[in-house]
Amino acid sequence: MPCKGRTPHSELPDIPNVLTHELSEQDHQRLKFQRNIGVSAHIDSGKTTLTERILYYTGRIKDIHEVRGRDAVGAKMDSMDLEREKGITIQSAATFCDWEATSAETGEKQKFAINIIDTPGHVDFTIEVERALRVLDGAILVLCAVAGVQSQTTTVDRQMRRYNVPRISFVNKMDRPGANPWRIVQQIRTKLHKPAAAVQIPIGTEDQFRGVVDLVHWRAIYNEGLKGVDVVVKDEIPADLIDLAKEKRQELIEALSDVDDEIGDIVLADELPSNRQIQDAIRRATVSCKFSPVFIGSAVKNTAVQPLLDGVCDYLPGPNEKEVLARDIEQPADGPPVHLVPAEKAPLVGLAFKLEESRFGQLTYMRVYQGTLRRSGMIYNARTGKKVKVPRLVRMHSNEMEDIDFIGPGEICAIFGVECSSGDTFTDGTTSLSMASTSMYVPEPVISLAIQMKGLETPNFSRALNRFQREDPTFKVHFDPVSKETIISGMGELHLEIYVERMRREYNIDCTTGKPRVAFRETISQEADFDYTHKKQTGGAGQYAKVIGHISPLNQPGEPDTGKEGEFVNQVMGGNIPSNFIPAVEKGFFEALQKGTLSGNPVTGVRFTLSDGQYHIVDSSELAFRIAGIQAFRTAFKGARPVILEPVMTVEVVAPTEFQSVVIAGLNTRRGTIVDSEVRDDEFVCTAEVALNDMFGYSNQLRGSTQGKGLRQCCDFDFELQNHQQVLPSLQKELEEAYQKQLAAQHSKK
Ligand SMILES: Nc1nc2c(ncn2[C@@H]2O[C@H](COP(=O)(O)OP(=O)(O)OP(=O)(O)O)[C@@H](O)[C@H]2O)c(=O)[nH]1
Repeated sequence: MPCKGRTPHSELPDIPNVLTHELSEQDHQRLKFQRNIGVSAHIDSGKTTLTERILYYTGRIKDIHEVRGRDAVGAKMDSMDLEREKGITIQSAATFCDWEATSAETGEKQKFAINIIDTPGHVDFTIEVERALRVLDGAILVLCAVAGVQSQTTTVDRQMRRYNVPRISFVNKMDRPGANPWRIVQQIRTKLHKPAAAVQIPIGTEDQFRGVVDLVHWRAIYNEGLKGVDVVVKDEIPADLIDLAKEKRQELIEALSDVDDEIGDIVLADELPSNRQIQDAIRRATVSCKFSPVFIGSAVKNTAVQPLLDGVCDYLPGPNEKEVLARDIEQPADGPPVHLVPAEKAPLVGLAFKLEESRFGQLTYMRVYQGTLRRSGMIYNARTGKKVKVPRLVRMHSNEMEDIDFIGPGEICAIFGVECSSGDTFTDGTTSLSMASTSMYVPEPVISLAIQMKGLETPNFSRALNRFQREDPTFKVHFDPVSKETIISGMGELHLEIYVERMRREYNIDCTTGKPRVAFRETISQEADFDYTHKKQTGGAGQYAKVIGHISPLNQPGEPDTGKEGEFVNQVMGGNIPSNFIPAVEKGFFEALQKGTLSGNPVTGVRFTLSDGQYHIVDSSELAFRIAGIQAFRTAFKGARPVILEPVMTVEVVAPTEFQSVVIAGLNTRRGTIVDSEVRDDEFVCTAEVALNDMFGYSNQLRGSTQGKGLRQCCDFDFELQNHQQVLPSLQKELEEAYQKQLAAQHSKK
């Protein structure tokens, strides 16, 4: 039996308490029965449908409404009109509920408090997933029992790894023809590289699916009654499933023995672990992110959702089991991190992770990591040092709110009327801790378009754009002085389309938009020196600044672009440039990055090393050094073999097998590189890498080449950003010429 990679029991997350506060017995009791979880997955896997069932079974909502259901009410968590109309989740929504988990051994019930965040699946709204996962302790990764691991599942998997979020997997849509949980378990292992094993097997298939066999506690669980409310547990397993259940329980034990010492030792001794030992091992391995137990069910058919909820309580960690780090801002930046302790009596530390504009002012979602947040209490913003009063404190239930007086550590809440930015840390002023260093990953926009208000511009136009920018860090607005246009940029056409539509609905502003354009970037491919003197003598005080150094690529040759804007390194010795002028050079460098000289697009991936320079006692100023920084960069840029980069997407097309050759031919004409293809039953899945610039109009082409059948019924495709790659020389030439023409036109107008 392989022993590699096991988690010894003793190595499970051990949270050193470097603060003077310790968890009290009361804290332990509260945290043991609390869960903060996210529901994440590829688009259309059934996250919202599943959350609707969870809310219904926990008594949080009185009835079930379907996404795109006939009653036209829509699911609770899709509260925006646009979400209900389009049947997609756009914003993540938070809610909470209580679940009485039943102990499989004693039958005793224990109440758990669960905070849930339902996140969008569409790649255009990926920032919502990013923010949610950052503050959650665990997650349910939903997969479709037919489609399995899809492109966005891989993205969510990466996001979960980035924030060390333990997850249980839920293979949904077991009622669908062609549902195959074993293929999905295998895909979790091979495509997501996550050790996993099923903890259940299905009872009945497709439309006969009516329950599951619990492999851990060796029992059968059925859903009966209206909307599956009655959970019927039987010790007897259907006779025709006993062999399969034995095989899959053995598979579970073997998978656990690879990641858990205790089970590994039992297996090595040729013994069989008890149900309790298996359950404990699943918990240890899941909490330490070494394993994912796989549950199965059908949200829409109300089957096996309650056992999944028991699984959330049994296997996902409480707030005290996940390591959360902060930094003491009064200590040097490279000082040791501080472990936060979710003790009620510890100094308050909370993180503002999401902002929303509401009728009552800014609504700030906050995760309280330690201490207690109180209504009317004073809180300090660790970034700005500002002290504010909490005028209103609420718990969110989708778009509804419940006023509360205080909230303890490990909880999620929202506060009103407190101006701040996303990612700000709040304390009670008795501690200098900040969570800013654990900042969130924000992907760069890949698409942009010009936007103009129909008729005369009103203040609402910029008000709306400002608000969207504050709420969503992946949505950016800038004014292009060359074309004199307002440009909005984002993660995809749908992302921008939604904002244009929201301007119309929420601000009564009709806009015309230009053609979507790819957000190209520029970078350099070799090092180049600079020795630049900015000198101006026009009567009165002159301007003098000399800077010497070099620029170099941030990414190694052949490495994909990391999207990091730039890095400034100061190596000036002996005061050749006084230290108060250095930030001005840095400012100039970052300003120059905003607009490359090849095509006018932003420059990324450049390190600017300032090694020497000169100043003049009278004529040097911050302005002179800023201009020198800009010009030094621009001159060196020309000699550093600059290139234009374009976003390359991973495209996944699902289509009936009869269209395999036309789909592949279509991708080839768009210069796509096929990286994977798989045939399952009567459909095939093809994964390719294609430049985003070559993807415009693809949905129409796909629809056309598949004989006019609707995309949804027939073929489907999805794409997400893979990386940025150098454009073909012909395209680079075209973009450079277009930019020169634009500059010349602007010049002649002057
Ligand atoms: N057959 C079947 N369909 C389901 C099941 N669960 C959800 N669906 C359907 O799948 C579609 C998508 O469901 P949603 O709950 O909106 O999926 P989602 O993952 O929240 O979607 P986004 O948030 O837009 O990514 C809807 O038409 C659901 O009715 C299921 O268990 N079986």
